[in-house]
Amino acid sequence: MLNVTAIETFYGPSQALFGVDLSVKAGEMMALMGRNGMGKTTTIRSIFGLTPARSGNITFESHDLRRLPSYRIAQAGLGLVPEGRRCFPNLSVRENLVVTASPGYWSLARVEALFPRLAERRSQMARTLSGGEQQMLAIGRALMTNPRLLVLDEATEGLAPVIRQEIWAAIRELKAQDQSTLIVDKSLAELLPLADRCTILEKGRTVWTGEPTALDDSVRDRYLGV
Ligand SMILES: Nc1ncnc2c1ncn2[C@@H]1O[C@H](COP(=O)(O)OP(=O)(O)OP(=O)(O)O)[C@@H](O)[C@H]1O
Repeated sequence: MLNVTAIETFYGPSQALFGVDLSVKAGEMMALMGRNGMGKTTTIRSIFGLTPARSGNITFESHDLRRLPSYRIAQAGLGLVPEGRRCFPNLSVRENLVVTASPGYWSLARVEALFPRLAERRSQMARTLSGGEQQMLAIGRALMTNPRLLVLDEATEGLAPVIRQEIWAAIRELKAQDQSTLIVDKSLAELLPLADRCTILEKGRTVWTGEPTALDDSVRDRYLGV
């Protein structure tokens, strides 16, 4: 579904990615891992054309994403929940959900069933939600576009444990629905049991790809330990 090959990405003169390879198959939950600053967010920004890759290939189904502007990448069927959740603060919860909606499995009713807190707060302005509720809203909004591939960047970071558990329950539900997902998250204890495959980045390069069961202690210590 998504194929990223040998991408190199720069911020001005400073090179952040030196050869990232990554793929996501239809129906798969793919974990993108690595310590802080290894290039996970930059890889996602490159896929969405926000920080375009300078070389390499990025294809999604039949689309050559490197040739498309960001809004066309969304139209091609990719949905992004960026780090640091972005909602429209002065729209209500329900308005936030419907404003970019496209028809498909994820209807308002299904998203509200996935996140009952959003249903309870549907008329509230988004800016009055807690951080965790705003994160749920950001995920709900992305789902309402019915993306064929959903990309979650640190969706549970910095949230209270009870909220994190609700978000992980929703992510498990996405997996049960065979939603194709690319996910970056530091909570490996939650992520690894759900992931079909993992790719690990080290200093802007892909250094390991495989099934979580093949992730032995030496790989963990080398690439994921602090
Ligand atoms: N806007 C920017 N300008 C310059 N360099 C940047 C910028 N954003 C990230 N970098 C650099 O690019 C490299 C990769 O950062 P990136 O944010 O992609 O890593 P990450 O794996 O997502 O880390 P984290 O887990 O901390 O979010 C780092 O060396 C970082 O300092």
